Amino acid sequence: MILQVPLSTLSPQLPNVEVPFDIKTVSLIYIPAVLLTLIIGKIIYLRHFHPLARFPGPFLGSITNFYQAYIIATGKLELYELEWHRKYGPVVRIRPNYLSSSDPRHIPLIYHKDADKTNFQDLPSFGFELAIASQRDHKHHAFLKKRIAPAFSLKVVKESEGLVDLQITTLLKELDRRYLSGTCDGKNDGVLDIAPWTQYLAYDVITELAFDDNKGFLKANKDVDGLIGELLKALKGGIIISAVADLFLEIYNEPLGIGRRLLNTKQDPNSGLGRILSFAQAQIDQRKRRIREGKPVRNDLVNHIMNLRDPNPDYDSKEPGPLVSDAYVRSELTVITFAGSDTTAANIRTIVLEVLRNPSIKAKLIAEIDSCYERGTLTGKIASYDQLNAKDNCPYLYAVLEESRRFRAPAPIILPRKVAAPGMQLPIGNYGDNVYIPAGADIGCNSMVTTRDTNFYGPDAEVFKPERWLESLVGEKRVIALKRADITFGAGSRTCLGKNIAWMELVKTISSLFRLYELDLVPPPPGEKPYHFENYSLWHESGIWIKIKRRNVPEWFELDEATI
Ligand code: HEM
Repeated sequence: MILQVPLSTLSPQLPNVEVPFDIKTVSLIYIPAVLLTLIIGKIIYLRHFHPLARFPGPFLGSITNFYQAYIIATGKLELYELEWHRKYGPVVRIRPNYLSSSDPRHIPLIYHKDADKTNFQDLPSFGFELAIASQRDHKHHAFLKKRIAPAFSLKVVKESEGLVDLQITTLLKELDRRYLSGTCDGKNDGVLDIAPWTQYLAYDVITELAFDDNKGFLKANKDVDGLIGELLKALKGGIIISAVADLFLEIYNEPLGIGRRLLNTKQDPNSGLGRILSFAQAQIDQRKRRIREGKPVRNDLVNHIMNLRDPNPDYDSKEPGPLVSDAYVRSELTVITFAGSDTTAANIRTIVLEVLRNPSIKAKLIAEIDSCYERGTLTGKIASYDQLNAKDNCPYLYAVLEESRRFRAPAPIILPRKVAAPGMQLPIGNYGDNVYIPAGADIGCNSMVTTRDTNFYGPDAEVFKPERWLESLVGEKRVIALKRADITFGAGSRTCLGKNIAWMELVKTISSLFRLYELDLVPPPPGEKPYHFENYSLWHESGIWIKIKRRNVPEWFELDEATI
């Protein structure tokens, strides 16, 4: 088809122009030309007129979110971010509307109590939009946090201490049975990859606490039902998609519902996340049945969450509102499972790996634990939380724990916040200068980056050094400053709810492991792979090959007697 464009009607001097208008020309020339113009226009806008245009950063990051999706997919996110900050300075534009800060001074300014989250967390495919961790709005989040926080209080956590002890006992006995005594598979050389065992422990603890029914990963010495692998796979996909959340959410929310079907967001009960959601629902049903039948139920995390109440719809009524929905309980329990297991497992791995890599640190840690046992300030095969927490009882153990999170944050990503009106000023350099961050921008810090700031941590920021946390060496003021700059458990009003649980599991596991076993790093056995790690917002790690040997300590009598 030929279109006659009568330019002569505009001016008699102009000829009529014939414009080809067939399908082929339209699809090969006009549509690409329009798209190219739109793309070039968008790039010009993003590079020169966007509110963040003046911030430095990687070119591709400034024009498309897909670049960040690609970077996350490499599994080396923190290395790219460190490199960008070395090249471009403390505030870097890593996506069109997203800044990364490497300066620990910015942490309290970005993560203040009224900061809203971004759409990073609310990808609907996960099916847990209702959970506290997914709430963007700080006011709604504050309401939910006040309501749920008592379920995570130290008092409630300590009531679960026996359950945590049982899982740690299982770990210690299984290691002995499988790798030393020769009673299982005849293996007695003490050589093992500790990486999967840290996951089995953390998942058994969390599923025991959150579902009242652990999966028995430790006893089976395997990822039962592929739950851990499936969950990590789902989170890996989720974190890559999160970089293009705007686009994802637009497709998902398009009014015809085609996007929802295309993205297949219905939970598949055979997928990792789907399995946990079904597991959670089964637990809720079982609890309700027991209550109906008048049978006793455990006063634990599940019980606390199931007994929360929504506000009474009759605003003036003094009556308590209805119990929270099953969907809400399911969401919280699911989030707790992934928020609390691989983080804690990664933390245990870092401690084992770094302590064993540094013989002088290992010697100091063991000397402190042994001296506590000799003085009787720690007792039993697994010391009690109160003993481990008593002030000044185990300062070096605590310093090792703090340094392990600084050195290798268990959640090695930026957890972004939305800058509210009228924007904010962030200090830059050492001469009182500020940089203005406009409202509407997303901004955040990756702990794997802020902890490498040599201005704040000194020239040895890259070194694993528990001594930097010892009050007796660096003074109280410095330790307070270090704690203020610590975002490994989150910051502001969003600080980790499971901190007490994680802390209890960590001090108990590390103190008993190093008391009962002599641990050493060894090369991978023939045919086995060496240490490998990738960052998909949680560490995917394998190949921490160690050799264990029983230490000659009396607590073994107790452990040998223990039943699991
Ligand atoms: C070493 C272990 C852990 C680390 C490093 C860790 C880290 C974090 C971080 C960084 C956040 C903030 C998320 C954000 O700002 O979006 C967070 C929040 C959270 N964590 Fe943990 N976590 C750990 C263990 C646990 C455990 C054991 C549980 C549960 C039993 C848990 C439950 C939660 C929950 C429910 C939130 C949401 C809090 C809120 O939105 O107010 N975490 N955690």
